[in-house]
Amino acid sequence: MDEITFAVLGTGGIGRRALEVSQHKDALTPVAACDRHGVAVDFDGLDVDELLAATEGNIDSEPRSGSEESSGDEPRDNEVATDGGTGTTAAESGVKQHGEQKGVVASSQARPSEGPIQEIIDHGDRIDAVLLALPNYEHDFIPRTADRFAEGGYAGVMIDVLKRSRVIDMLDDRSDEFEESGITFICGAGATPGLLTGAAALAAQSFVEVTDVDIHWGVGLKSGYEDNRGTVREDIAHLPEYDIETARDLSDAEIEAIIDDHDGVIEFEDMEHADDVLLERAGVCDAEDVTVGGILDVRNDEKPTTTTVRVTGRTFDGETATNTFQLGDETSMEANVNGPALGYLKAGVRRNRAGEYGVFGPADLLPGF
Ligand SMILES: NC(=O)c1ccc[n+]([C@@H]2O[C@H](COP(=O)([O-])OP(=O)(O)OC[C@H]3O[C@@H](n4cnc5c(N)ncnc54)[C@H](O)[C@@H]3O)[C@@H](O)[C@H]2O)c1
Repeated sequence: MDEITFAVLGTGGIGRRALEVSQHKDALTPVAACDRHGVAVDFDGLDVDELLAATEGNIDSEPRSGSEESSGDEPRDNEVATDGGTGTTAAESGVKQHGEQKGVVASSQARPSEGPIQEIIDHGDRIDAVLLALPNYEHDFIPRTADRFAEGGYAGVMIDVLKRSRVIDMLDDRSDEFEESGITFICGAGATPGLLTGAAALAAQSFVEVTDVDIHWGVGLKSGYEDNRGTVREDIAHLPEYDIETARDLSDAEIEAIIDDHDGVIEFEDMEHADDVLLERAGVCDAEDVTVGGILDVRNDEKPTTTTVRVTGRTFDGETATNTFQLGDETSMEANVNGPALGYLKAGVRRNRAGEYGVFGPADLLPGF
């Protein structure tokens, strides 16, 4: 495959690892990366080792203080980040941080920017694919960021690792806009949704009717906890007592208290994960037949349960069976999000180069019905 240049929006827990994993994939050259505070662009290829070393233990993952991005205006690139609205700094609340500048600007390749995403849009003609590793505290943040790329004349691949079902509809609503722009948008392409959605779509091929898809994940995040506070916060939003707004407004201390209350192990049931709508739109089964749950242990690296996908259905010759797919317990969340995300990115580039534009989910890139 010809060389692919790509940009990463968001250099938090996921974005940093995406840059690292890209070094193990053929033909991928990271040429731009940004976070809320700054941007690094180098068309000879970013020095990933330098960027990772400079941002080690120094990521910017506080939620935004306000909700101005939900006002319907253009998403703002730069907003004041506070610690869950409490006004405490990350250092005060115990988040690892070093150096004068936090986040990507700690890298010698990056510089502060008032409009980091806009700078990447402005270079869009030299970027084949854009991976959005951005938070999801406003459901329309990723769709509106995509609008900005379309309006800025971008024609390439955009790919996200978002989790929430309702965002897929917002992206589908933009299908015509993407087709006109020449954008191939791959949505929900991390682990779940993403890798596990793809596994379910493949397992479903044995059946003529799929009655039930059950996804149950296990994540052990002791050593990865500092880097993945953004993901943990978003996971807490899936607990029945919280939603995306209340989780965004929690201070780090409140999050620690929730974790303490659960002795470090939080169990989730019936999560709003987009595996359901992504399987339905690919014709695999009805969204209501898909359930997603999981267990997160932030005090152990060992997974609290084996991540398992069970697809139950009826074969053409009348048998009922369950096909099961399991992840190896040694595979980390970061490996299971970023390997697939970059793999789907490459699949998206093939489609884009063949002139196929619009919105695709992970199951659309696998055998179909
Ligand atoms: N599908 C999956 O399996 C899966 C798994 C884990 C995480 N995720 C998702 O990945 C996303 C990223 O997670 P994370 O842990 O890396 O979060 P994080 O909080 O660590 O990082 C977010 C990054 O986005 C940047 N950012 C925020 N607002 C920005 C703006 N306006 N302009 C530019 N950059 C901005 C931040 O500065 C930070 O670098 C989350 O939405 C999470 O739900 C998906």
